[in-house]
This record gives sequence, structure tokens and C-alpha cells, in this order.
Amino acid sequence: MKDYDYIIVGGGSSGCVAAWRLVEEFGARVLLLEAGARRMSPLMHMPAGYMKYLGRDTYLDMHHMVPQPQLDGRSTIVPQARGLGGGSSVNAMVYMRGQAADYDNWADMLGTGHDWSWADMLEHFKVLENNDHLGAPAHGNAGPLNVSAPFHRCAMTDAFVAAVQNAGEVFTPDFNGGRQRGVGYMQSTIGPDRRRCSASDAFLSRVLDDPRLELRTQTTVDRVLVEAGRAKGVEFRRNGRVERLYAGSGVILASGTYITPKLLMLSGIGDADHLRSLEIAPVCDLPGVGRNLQDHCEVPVIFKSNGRYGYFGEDRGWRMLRNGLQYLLFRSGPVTSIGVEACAFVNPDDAKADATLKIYCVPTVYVDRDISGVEACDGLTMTCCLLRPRSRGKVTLRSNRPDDMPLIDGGFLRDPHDVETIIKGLKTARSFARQQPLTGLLEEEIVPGGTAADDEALRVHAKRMVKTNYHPVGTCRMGPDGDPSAVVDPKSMSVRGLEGLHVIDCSVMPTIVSGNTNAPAMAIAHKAAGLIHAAQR
Ligand SMILES: Cc1cc2nc3c(=O)[nH]c(=O)nc-3n(C[C@H](O)[C@H](O)[C@H](O)COP(=O)(O)OP(=O)(O)OC[C@H]3O[C@@H](n4cnc5c(N)ncnc54)[C@H](O)[C@@H]3O)c2cc1C
Repeated sequence: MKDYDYIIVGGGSSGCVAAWRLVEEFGARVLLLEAGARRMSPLMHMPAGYMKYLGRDTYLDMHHMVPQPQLDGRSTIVPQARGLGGGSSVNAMVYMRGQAADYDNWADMLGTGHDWSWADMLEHFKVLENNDHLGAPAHGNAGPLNVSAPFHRCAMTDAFVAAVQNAGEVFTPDFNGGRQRGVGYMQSTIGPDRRRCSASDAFLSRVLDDPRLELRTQTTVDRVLVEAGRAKGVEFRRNGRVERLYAGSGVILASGTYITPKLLMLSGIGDADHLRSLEIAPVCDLPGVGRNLQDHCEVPVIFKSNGRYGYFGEDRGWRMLRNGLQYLLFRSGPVTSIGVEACAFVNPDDAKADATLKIYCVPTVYVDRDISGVEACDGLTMTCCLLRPRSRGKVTLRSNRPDDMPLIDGGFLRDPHDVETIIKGLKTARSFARQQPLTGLLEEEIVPGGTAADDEALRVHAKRMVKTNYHPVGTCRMGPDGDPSAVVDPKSMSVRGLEGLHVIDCSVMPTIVSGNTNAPAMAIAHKAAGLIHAAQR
């Protein structure tokens, strides 16, 4: 048997960062187990390439939510990455940290003083980052993670940015300095070589040849092995064989917001009644496991344009060949774009306050897979995304069989306040479309369409079209001592009530941040690796 200090379950955004830090900085011996493949198609390394796979299950597990009564029974798809690098290898590469207040609220909630505050987390963001155009005090320029300004912008994006300013919002040159209000261009995790910079590219690649790291891909962990209140190792499947491996210092779960609670529950850690109902013997009664699911959900307003200003059709026929060739020869053109280059952070209730909504500018027609009847054409989709939804969902087990996907109740728009905020967002997006220069490019609103004039029609539209922005968090949330629904101790990242078992992925967020979740996942993992190492000494 080999000697490992830690077994990390999941080689995604958080798992890659933790493996790198534990091995390189702390000299730990780490086994990293990843369910997906080590390599992905060359297309996935090109910034625009991920779009080809967004609707397929090649690198994504397509979870279907349980039918949502508040959405008239809709069962929307909530994908999760499968493959080395996890979400960072399949995502849209937007680099967005969130608002300072998100993290300061965590510090207040957790009662940890400075720890988990914006000032504290900023140091972790910075040390990971290699920003190509911004520096101190908010950015780092010497870290492994390449972060860049857009290399290519289409005419529709620039028109959106100008129109939103004409509507009264300020231009914001950097959304990552703690305040997001205003309109501007988004940064993304793309390198100077115009290739995706995943957590695997940035971090794991640095220790792949280190003998202290062992990586096993296409290896699916089924449960954590707990003996006398301590996690000793994991049981996993590889090539159809069930095996067990053990680690001296602990097991670290980084398998994402949907699968980390699933693994805990399959291991007997969770709500004891739920576990018993599925004939799983409870090891640790932790009712918070799988609760507190939060996600950024979004609803579109779509306009047809009067010309070719965006990306519709750029991925087909001779245009695709031209764009591909331009990318391969010159590393320029539409393939260097992630397809969504700008956004506006707005607050329809208050012209000055921090944003409550993010409105993305997607310069084409973009709806979820389960929506039919929307004409694909040259156009603009403005998706209104709730930054701090009040609705909560949950993850539970479907059965005690590891092969079964968990039951995901996303709860989108369950809280009436979320519906009302989205309606205000839709009206705000429409007001942007009435501003020059955007209005000069747009022909007609095709979704929901001019007939959806009043709040009730927008409410119906929101329920029909709401989809994930791919940012699930919170199902193993950190919480202070004495909080009965807390799952993870914010001082050591230990699962409460057990020794040697840690969680470090997006599931630990107590509340969702106002930014996209890849950058926070990596910063959390960097901090978590330090806390876990410190707790060992
Ligand atoms: C389509 C899509 C687009 C997105 N776009 C953006 C964006 O533009 N910007 C942004 O900031 N965020 C984006 N996100 C979200 C972001 O990528 C995730 O929040 C982040 O990657 C989550 O990190 P994580 O470590 O918590 O989980 P993940 O990165 O999902 O890692 C979990 C890993 O665990 C592995 N795993 C799961 N089960 C097991 C098991 N049983 N055994 C072993 N391994 C297992 C998975 O294969 C995966 O590699 C997007 C996500 C998706 C899916």
C-alpha cells in the first residue's frame, strides 16, 4: 500500500489548486482521484470551443432537476463538469470574484473575525493570479492563473456597453476590485497564447511530475471510509473494479456542489432520517448536508438585429473555417472570444447602491436546451441573472446506489422576491435596448416579445425560461460553532463531528457570491489547503 497524506476527491477547480498547494508548498503526498478523463478535445482549449460542448454530455453530467412546482413542473437541466480541471475546463472562462460585501458577510456570519473577509480572500485571489493588464492593489501578476481582458470584441458588445452608459450606468473598468456596479468588459481565464487557462493548466501541471503527487483519472469515488469517527480513506471504482485506498492525514472532498453532499450521504454523513429511509447506516447526523443549495439563475430578453453585429453563424460553414484558420495562424478573431464579453451590474431599486442583478450581453440568440420555438438568428440576448437569490434548494439521495445521480431540487424562483427582482431586471434590459447605439442595431424583441407588456406576462415568461448560470454552491456550508445546520468548520475545513474529513469546493459557501464561481472556488481551495495543513501541525 502506498503512503498518502491526503486523498483529494475531484480534480476540478478546487481540487487542482489544493493538490498543487499541498504538494508544492507543504510537501504533502497527495492522491488525486478524478472521475472524468485527463484530456479533452483540442477545441476545449480554444476560448470559443466550449460552446460546441455546452449542450452535450461529453464533458458534462446533465443533471435534471426534480420537477419544480413553482415553474409549472419544469425540470431544468443543471450540468456539472466531468473531467480534469472540472468546471474550469468546460466553463465560459469569465473571471469574476464578486462584491467585497459577499465575503465580509461570510466573516460576520461565521464569526471568524478577519478570516473569510474580502480583505483576507483578496490575498488568495491575488497570489493565484497573473493578470495581463491590471496590477496592485486589487490584482496579482505573478501567479499561475492567466487572467486577461477580451482579445476580441464584436460590434454588438461595444454598442451594449455604450447604451448602458447612456441609460445612466457608469463604465466600470474592473469588476474585480470589490465593487461591481456599472457596465464594462469582463476578464477571463485565457492566457497570452489565447488558450484556456484551466485550474489543471495553471496549477496541477506544475506538480504533475512531482513524485509526491499521484493522479488517477476515470476513477469514481463511491464513499468515504469512516472508522471510529475518523475518515481513513475512500472506496472507488476504476475499470469496473472496486478498490480502497487510505491516507494518513485525511480525505478532502472537492467533487462539486452536487456530488460532495452525495458522497457524504453515501458514507453515512447527513440527515439521519433521510439516510435510514434509504437503508444507509448513519455515521454522523448532520442535517445540513445537501441543504442550502443556491445558484445564480437567469432569464433572457432576446432581440433580433438588423444586421450581423454578433456571433450568430460564426461557428458554421465557411465562416467557421475562416475563423478557425485565423485563430490557428494568428491567434486572433472570434475564436479568441468566449462569446460573452460585457455585462452590466445593476440595481433597479437604487441608482447608487450595490448591484442586485447582472445583465449579460450575449451577442446571439441564446436559450436553454429545453426551450423550443425560438428562432436562431442574428440578435442579442440580455440575460438577467440574480446575484443573491433568496430561493433555496437541496440535494438528496435518489437511492443508496453510487451509480444513481442525486436528486437536485434547485428551487429557482421559489421565493417571490426573486421573481419580482427578475421582472425588474427584464424591464431594465428592455430600457437598455431603447438606448443608442443599441437601438439602432435592433429590429424587434422576439423573446418574450412585445405582447408581454405587464408584470404578469413577464412572470409567466420568467417561469418558462429561467435557467442556471452554472453556479451551484452551498450544500455543505461552513457555519460557526453551535450552528446545528453547519456542515464544515471554517477554521479547519473539517466536516463537523468527524476527524480527517474536509470539504473545500463551492459547496462550502454559506451564501452565493455576486460573481461567477470559478475564481472564488480556486481562492477558497487555496485558503482551505493552508487551513488544513495548519490544523495538522
Ligand atoms: C457550463 C459551465 C459554465 C460555467 N461558466 C463559468 C464562468 O464562465 N465563470 C465562472 O467563474 N464559473 C463558471 N462556471 C462555474 C465554475 O466553473 C464552477 O463553479 C467551478 O468550476 C466549481 O469548482 P468546484 O471545484 O467546486 O467543482 P468542479 O470544478 O465541478 O470539480 C468537481 C470535480 O469532481 C469530479 N468528480 C465528481 N464526482 C466525482 C467522484 N465521485 N469521484 C471522483 N471525482 C468526481 C468532477 O469530474 C469534477 O472534475 C461554469 C460551470 C459550468 C458547468
